[in-house]
Amino acid sequence: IISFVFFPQLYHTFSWLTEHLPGPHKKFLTSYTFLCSFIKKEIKNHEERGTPEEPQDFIDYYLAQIDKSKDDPNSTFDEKNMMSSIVDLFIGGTESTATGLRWSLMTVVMHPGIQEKVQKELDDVLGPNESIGYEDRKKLPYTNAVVHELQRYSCIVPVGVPRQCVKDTNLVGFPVPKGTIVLPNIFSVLSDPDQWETPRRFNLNHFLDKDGNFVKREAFLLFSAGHRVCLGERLARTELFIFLASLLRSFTFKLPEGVKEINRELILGGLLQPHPYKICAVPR
Ligand code: HEM
Repeated sequence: IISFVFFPQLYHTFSWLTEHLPGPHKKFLTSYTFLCSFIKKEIKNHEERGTPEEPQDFIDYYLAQIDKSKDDPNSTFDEKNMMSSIVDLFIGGTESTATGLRWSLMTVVMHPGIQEKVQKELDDVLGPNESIGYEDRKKLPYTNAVVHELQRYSCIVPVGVPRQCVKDTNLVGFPVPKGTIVLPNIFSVLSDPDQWETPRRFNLNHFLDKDGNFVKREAFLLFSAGHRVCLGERLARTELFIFLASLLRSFTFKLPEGVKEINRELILGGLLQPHPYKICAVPR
């Protein structure tokens, strides 16, 4: 997992160096080659069946765009860029949300009272056969606060994607010359004592006011900010809310018999991963 997530960043930023070094990036390169050949096959399938009038997915749209801009010498739409974009979506879009959910379930198990309160809110607000949608978060302030605090507390992307400054600039009084590589320290924002009452403790008051209403927090920069903010932010927020709420509505999560606690130590990589753990999902 680490090789798949961390090394793409390192590889793209310092490719001249990593190519000459032994290490786990070799495993990444094998996975990368596998993923690329899978994507190439998909592109070929799309090309063979032709672009439908109503494009069905990303590859359809991209192929149509390549075709539209084929006479433009400055166009960046080509198969190589399409491949890179699909790889980015695979890497950014799978491990991140899955890791967020793994931390969330672990934390929920360690706080059974919170799990019960979420279940009560879901039972009180939603009808028994009603499926959960993202819009429901507005009627479920407690559940929404739990989903947010779980993400803040686990902070799975502690450092954003490396960016390079395209011109001399000034950032809150600090000169940043053109060419500087900038690594946004998201962890420091999500655990800033000036912003959060108890930065390193799970605390729902970070997202609830005294009347139990959900409070949006400007410092909740889980997905970074600015022009290159996470492209999948909306999708990730929707997935995390719906998956977690649906899971807690259907199951109560518990430690297996005889197990007292779960190892909360981090595995440090591009994403902060939990150690593998076992929990029981008891149908409600
Ligand atoms: C909990 C889930 C996720 C977290 C915490 C997260 C976080 C981030 C962060 C911090 C960045 C760096 C932004 C910057 O450089 O300033 C980023 C970039 C990105 N993310 Fe996510 N992400 C998540 C889920 C997703 C999903 C589901 C997708 C796509 C389906 C996705 C696609 C991307 C892409 C393509 C970029 C690069 C954007 C660019 O370079 O313009 N991410 N993400």
